[in-house]
Parts: sequence; structure tokens; C-alpha cells
Amino acid sequence: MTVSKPLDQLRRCSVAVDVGSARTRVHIKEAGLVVDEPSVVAVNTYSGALIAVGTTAERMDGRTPGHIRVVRPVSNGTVIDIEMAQRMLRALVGTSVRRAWRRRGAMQRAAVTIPHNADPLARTAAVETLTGVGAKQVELVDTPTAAGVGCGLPVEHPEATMILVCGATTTQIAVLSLGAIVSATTVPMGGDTIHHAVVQHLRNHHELILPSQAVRPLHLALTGEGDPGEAPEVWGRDVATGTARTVRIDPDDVRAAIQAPLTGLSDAIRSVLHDCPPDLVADLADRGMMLAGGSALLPGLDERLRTGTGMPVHIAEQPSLSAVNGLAAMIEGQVTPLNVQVH
Ligand SMILES: Nc1ncnc2c1ncn2[C@@H]1O[C@H](COP(=O)(O)OP(=O)(O)OP(=O)(O)O)[C@@H](O)[C@H]1O
Repeated sequence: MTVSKPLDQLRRCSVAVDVGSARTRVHIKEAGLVVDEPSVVAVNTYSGALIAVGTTAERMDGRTPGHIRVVRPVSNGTVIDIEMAQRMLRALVGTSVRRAWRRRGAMQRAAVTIPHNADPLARTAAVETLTGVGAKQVELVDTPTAAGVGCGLPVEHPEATMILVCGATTTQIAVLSLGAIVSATTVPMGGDTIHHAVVQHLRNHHELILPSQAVRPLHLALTGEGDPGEAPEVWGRDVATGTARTVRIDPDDVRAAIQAPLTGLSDAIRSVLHDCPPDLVADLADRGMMLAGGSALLPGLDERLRTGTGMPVHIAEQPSLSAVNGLAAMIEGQVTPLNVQVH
């Protein structure tokens, strides 16, 4: 059940946690951001022992021998493997910080972000993950509200603000007013979706398997840069022979491959506006929307949304940290009183 509780409840928290599909961030009161690492764990499949977490584990992805498994315990912004998520958090935070937490009773209360449409199972998983690492009380704050605060949007005002939290696998679109979500939706579109669309395109049209790090053609396609005479060349593995070879990419082709997910995003923005009272829509015509989340940095995304919706589009100063920064501002008491919805 969702109830509206005062910000005081969040001010009693000492830890702010944003566990995303791509990255995990932890802010400790008065200490600042202590973790900003990929949400990845590498385990030994025979012994179950933890081999690596975060950046080190992510580097192992796609390169592991049979006895090592790389696990991502968070998907679509929700914890899908509670035990792994707890082990990941414990390892990322580190022993010394955890000792300090215990001494200062810091883990008594923790605040954590959850997708605005999280179902009861997802909420329970978030709570269990945090209680498993020592929290006695867990406050859940929806990600769009936290990100809105983190971007410096006046979410507590009666005027509408629109925020897009562009994550790895989903984009949460929300209109906020008076500290609460008025209208919102989630689109299964994020930076990884765009990346997979490009990888799939190269596989289907060039019979090439692109290494996961090769994002250059994607960037070119989105920005519209690149002279057709100088079509970029990418390395990959031939689907049939398994050998490495290069192929020249036409940016227009790649642009066409990512057209569908991007069009879906503009359509979803229109549907959120459709569900808003007319007065709030009028506010947004001038203010436009704010892009937060790591995928807000996708080159050309802001321009495409401007063209697709006809609204002003702004990118947050530190889009990848908007949600954790917003949650941190709430627990540090830097936010003027508002009725943030906690669950
Ligand atoms: N500089 C950049 N340019 C383009 N894309 C980027 C950049 N930095 C991060 N990304 C993309 O942002 C995504 C991760 O964003 P973020 O860290 O906000 O996700 P998350 O909160 O972990 O995910 P989710 O909200 O889906 O749970 C990835 O798809 C990554 O490729």
C-alpha cells in the first residue's frame, strides 16, 4: 500500500542506496558517495565463492572459463536475485565501511529507490536486500521523485515538472507536482536496448557479432555525424566462420535500426501528457522535460526527443547520479519540506 509520509522519515535514514540494473550507488550520510560500481558479481560455480564484484566482475563478462559465472542480480531496476544482491552490496561497501556503519548505528535506517511501478514482490525484494545487509528499517522512494530532486527540479511546487529516468533497460517517464507523481509510465527502452538493436542489426545485415564494447557506430548514428564517404569501420566476429573481420557501417542504416525504440519513447511521453490535467500540461510546454539516468548521455537523444515531442529538453548535470543524489539530499535534510511518497 502506498502512503504519503513526511520527509522527516527519510531524514532519519543514514544510507541512501540506488541499486540499478547497470550500476549500484551508495551514499552514506556525512560521508558522501562511497559506491558507484557496475551491478555485477562473478562467482565460482563449484564452490559458490565470490570472485569479484563491480568493475572487475564486469570486465570478466563474456571472457570467463566454465567455472566462473558472471551474474547481474538486478534487472529492469528491480532485484531479481536477493542473495547475490546482498553479497554484491556487502562486497562493494567493504568491511571497513560496514564496521563504521555498525559502530554509528548507521544501518538502522536505509532509503532505497524503486521503480515507480514496482509491484509488491519487487518492493519486498528491495527491503529484504537491505535488511540482509543490516538495515532495521527500509524506506522506499520512487526513482523519478528521487531523480527529480537530484536534478534540482522543484518537485514540491504545484507547477508540473517532467522527468525521464533513462536507465539501462527501461525509461521511467513521470510528471510530478506537489512532491508526488501525477502521471507516469515505464518504457522498455534504455541504453542497453539501443545497443542491442545495433548489435542485432549488424548480425542480421552484416553477419557480424559485435564485441560488447563497440558502441562507436551507435554514437555516430545518433548524432548524425560522419561523412558517407567515410563510413566507420568496426571489428567483429563473422557469424559463419567465427573469424575476426571488419565491416563498413552506414550510419543511416544504424539510425534506422534504432528508430523503433526511440519512436516508442516519444509516443510514451505523449501518453503521459494525455493523462495529465491540462493546467500541468500547460506548465510543461514552457518547462519541457529533464533527462536523468546514464542513457540521458546517449548522443543526440535530447535532440530526437525535442523533434519528436516539440518540447524543450534538458539534460541533468550528472544524469547517472541524479537518483542517488536526490535520495542523498533527502536523507541529509537538504530538501525543503515536501510530501515525498514513500512506500
Ligand atoms: N556517456 C554515456 N553515453 C551513452 N550512454 C551511457 C553513458 N554513460 C552511461 N550510459 C548508459 O547508461 C545506462 C546505465 O544508466 P544508469 O546507470 O542510470 O542505469 P541503472 O540505473 O543502473 O539502470 P536501470 O534504471 O535500468 O535500473 C547504460 O545503458 C549505459 O550504456
